[in-house]
Amino acid sequence: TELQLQRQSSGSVYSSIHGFSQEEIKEKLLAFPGGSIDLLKQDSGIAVLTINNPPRMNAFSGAMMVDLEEKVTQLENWTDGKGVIVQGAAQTFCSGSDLNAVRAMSNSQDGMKMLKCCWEKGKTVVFFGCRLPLISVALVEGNALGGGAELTTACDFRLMASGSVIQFVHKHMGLVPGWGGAARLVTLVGSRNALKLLGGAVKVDSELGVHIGLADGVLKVDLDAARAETGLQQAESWLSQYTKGPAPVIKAVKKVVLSGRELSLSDALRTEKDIFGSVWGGPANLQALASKSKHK
Ligand SMILES: CCCC(=O)SCCNC(=O)CCNC(=O)[C@H](O)C(C)(C)COP(=O)(O)OP(=O)(O)OC[C@H]1O[C@@H](n2cnc3c(N)ncnc32)[C@H](O)[C@@H]1OP(=O)(O)O
Repeated sequence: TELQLQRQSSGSVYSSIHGFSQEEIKEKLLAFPGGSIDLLKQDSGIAVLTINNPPRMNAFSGAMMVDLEEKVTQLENWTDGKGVIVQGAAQTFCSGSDLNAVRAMSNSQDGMKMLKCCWEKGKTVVFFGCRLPLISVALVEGNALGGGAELTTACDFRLMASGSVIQFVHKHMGLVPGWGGAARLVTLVGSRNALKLLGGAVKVDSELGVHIGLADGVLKVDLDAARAETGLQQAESWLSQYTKGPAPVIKAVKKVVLSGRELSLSDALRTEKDIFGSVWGGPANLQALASKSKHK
C-alpha cells in the first residue's frame, strides 16, 4: 500500500490513453529548456530543493519538469533524509508553468494533446511533496502564482515571508488548477475559502494565509541586517522542531500521517500496523526502552 501511495499517479495510464509514451513526453518536455531544479542534501537530514529559473520568475520549463522528477526520485531513495524545504531562487517562489512553452504547444491540435499529457506529467511530479517519506515545507518568498501556488499546496507545510503572495491566478488564464491544487486547497482551507481563493483569484498575503490556515508561519524580517537570519535559515530551524531524532522514526511519522490522510480507513489501519512494525524493536525503540524515560 505504501508503494501504491507513492506511485499512485505514475501517469502511465494517462499517457497510454492519449497514445504517448513516457519517453515521448520526456522528449517533448526537454524541447523546452531553461532553468534547473537544484537539490542540496544536508547532513542534518534536511534537503533544500530550489526552483531555479530567475529570468522567468522561476516558471517551470519542460526541462525543469524532467529535472524535478529526477530529484524527487533521489529524495525518495535518501535513507538519511527527514525533511525537505522547497524554495525559489532569487527571492521569489515560482510563477507557474512557462507560458512560452504552453503557448508553443497549444498552437495545434496535436500540440494541445501533447500539452495535456505534459500537464498530467506535471501533476505526477508536483504531487511529490506530500507523498515523499519526508516532511516537506514550501518556503514562499515573493510570488507563488498558478502552478507555483499549486506547488505550495503539495508540501506538508507553508511558511510565508512578509510581502510574499500565493495566488491561484488560474481563473485569469481561463483555467482551473490541474496539478491537484484545488483538491488540496479544499483540504487545507475548507471548500468555502477554496471557492473564494479560486473564484476571486485572491492574492493571499502572509496575514491572510495564516488566518485561513494556508500558511503555517510567517518569517520574521529583522531590519538589523547583521543579525538577520535568511528565510532559509528560519525555515530550517522551524522544520528542525519536527525532524529531531533518527531518520527511520521521522519517516515513519510522516508515513502514518500520509496513510491516514490519503487512504480509506481500513487501508490506513493496515498500513499503520505495517509502519509500526518497521520501527517496533528498532534501534531507537530499544535504546529508549533501555534508558529510564521520563517525558516531562
Ligand atoms: C495550472 C497552472 C498553469 C499556470 O501556472 S499558468 C501561468 C501562471 N502564471 C502567470 O501567469 C505569471 C505571469 N507573470 C506575472 O504575473 C509577472 O511576470 C510576475 C510573476 C508577477 C512578476 O512580475 P514582474 O516582477 O513585474 O516581472 P516581469 O513581469 O517583468 O517578469 C520577468 C520576466 O519573467 C517572465 N515570466 C514571468 N512569469 C512567467 C511565466 N509563467 N512563464 C514565462 N515567463 C514568465 C516575464 O515574461 C519576464 O520576461 P521578459 O523580461 O519579458 O523576457
